[in-house]
Amino acid sequence: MAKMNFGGVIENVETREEFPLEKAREVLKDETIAVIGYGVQGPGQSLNLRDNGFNVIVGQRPGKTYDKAVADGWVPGETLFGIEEACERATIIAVLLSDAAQIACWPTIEKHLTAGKALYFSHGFAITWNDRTGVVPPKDVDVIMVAPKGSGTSLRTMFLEGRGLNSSYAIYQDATGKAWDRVIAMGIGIGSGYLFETTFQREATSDLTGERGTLMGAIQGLLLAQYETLREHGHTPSEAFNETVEELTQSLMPLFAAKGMDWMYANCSTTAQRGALDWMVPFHDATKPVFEKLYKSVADGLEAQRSIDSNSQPDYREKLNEELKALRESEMWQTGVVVRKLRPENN
Ligand SMILES: NC(=O)c1ccc[n+]([C@@H]2O[C@H](COP(=O)([O-])OP(=O)(O)OC[C@H]3O[C@@H](n4cnc5c(N)ncnc54)[C@H](O)[C@@H]3O)[C@@H](O)[C@H]2O)c1
Ligand SMILES: CC(C)(O)[C@@H](O)C(=O)O
Ligand SMILES: [Mg+2]
Ligand SMILES: [Mg+2]
Repeated sequence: MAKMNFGGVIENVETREEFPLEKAREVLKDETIAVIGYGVQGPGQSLNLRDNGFNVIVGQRPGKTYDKAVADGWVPGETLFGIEEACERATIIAVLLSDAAQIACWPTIEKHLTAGKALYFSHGFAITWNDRTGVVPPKDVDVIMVAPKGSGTSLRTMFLEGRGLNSSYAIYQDATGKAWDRVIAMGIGIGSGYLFETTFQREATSDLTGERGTLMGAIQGLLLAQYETLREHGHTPSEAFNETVEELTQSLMPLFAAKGMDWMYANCSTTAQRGALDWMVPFHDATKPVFEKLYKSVADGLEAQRSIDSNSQPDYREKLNEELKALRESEMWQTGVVVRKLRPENN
C-alpha cells in the first residue's frame, strides 16, 4: 500500500507495481467470478478479467444484452448463464446490474450468498441507501467494491490500448479476512490503472454528485447556456458550437488533461489568460450554491430515490431514450454532427 501526497493530503493508493497482475491471479486462482449484468460495466469488467486470465462467467437475463454477450464470446452453459445459475456457481458475485435492478434481483442474489463468498459492487449505492434498496448482506460474506471512475466503455478501450482507468475501492465487510486481497485483486483484474481508498458511503455520494455535476449535468447546462447566448446575439451555429464545444474537446481539454489548467491557460493568449483568470471567479460564485444544493440532495438520499423510482419502471429505458433523443436533436448537438464530419480525420 503506497501513501501518496495529493496536494498536501496523504491517502492510501494501490498500484500495479505493488500488486502486479500475477499476484492478483494468484489471489483469485480458486475463485469463480460471476459478473451479473451485461450493460455498460458488465462487458468492460468481464472481458478485461477474461483477457487477464481470470476464471470469469457472466450472468444475464435473456434478451438483447444476452445476445451481445454471446457475440462477445461468452458461451451459454459454459461461461454464460442466467442470473440465478451464475450466482450459484460464483464465489465472487459481481453485481453489475443497474442500481435499480439490484433491488429487484436482490432476493435471487441473496439466496446464493453462502458463507465465505464475496459480494462485489462497482458503486456504493445499494449499501449506502439500503434503507431504500433493502440490500442487507449476510454477516458471513465479504462485501467489497471497486468503482471505476469512468464509463465501462472507456475501461475496456483503455485496457485494449494498454492504459488503465483509475478506480476507487472499499471494504464494507471483511468476513473471511481475505477481503482486502480480494478487492485489490479484482481491481487489478478488471484493468484499473491504480486504486484509491474510499468507503461505500463516500463513493456513492461523490459519484452521484460528480455525474450530476461537472461530469455530465453541469457540463451540458454550462455549454448550452453559452451556446444559446452566442446564438441569441446573432452568431451562427458553427461559430457558437466551435467556440463552445469543439475547441474545448479538441484543443484545450487535452492540454489540461496532460498538464493541468495553468498549462492550458499558458498555451493561450495573454488576452485569454487575463479574461479567464477574471471570469473564473463569477462562474465559480454563481455555480457553488447549485453544487451545495446538489450535494444536499444526494446526501439526503433524494437523488437515490429519484433514480430508484424512475429506473424501476418497466419502460424506464424507452423514457430515457426519448430524453436522449431530444438532446441529440437539439440545434447544438445537430451542429456537432456536422462539425465532427468536417474534422479532416473523419473525411
Ligand atoms: N455505466 C458505467 O460505466 C458505470 C461506471 C461506474 C460504475 N457503474 C456502476 O456499475 C453498475 C452497473 O451499471 P451499468 O451502467 O453497467 O448498468 P446498466 O444500466 O447498463 O444495466 C446493467 C444490466 O442490468 C440488467 N437489468 C436491468 N434491469 C433488470 C432487471 N429488472 N432484471 C435483471 N436484469 C436487469 C440489464 O439487462 C443490463 O445487463 C451500477 O452499480 C453502476 O452505478 C457504472
Ligand atoms: C461513468 C460514470 C458517470 O462515472 C458512472 O458513475 C456512471 O454512473 O455511469
Ligand atoms: Mg455513477
Ligand atoms: Mg462515476
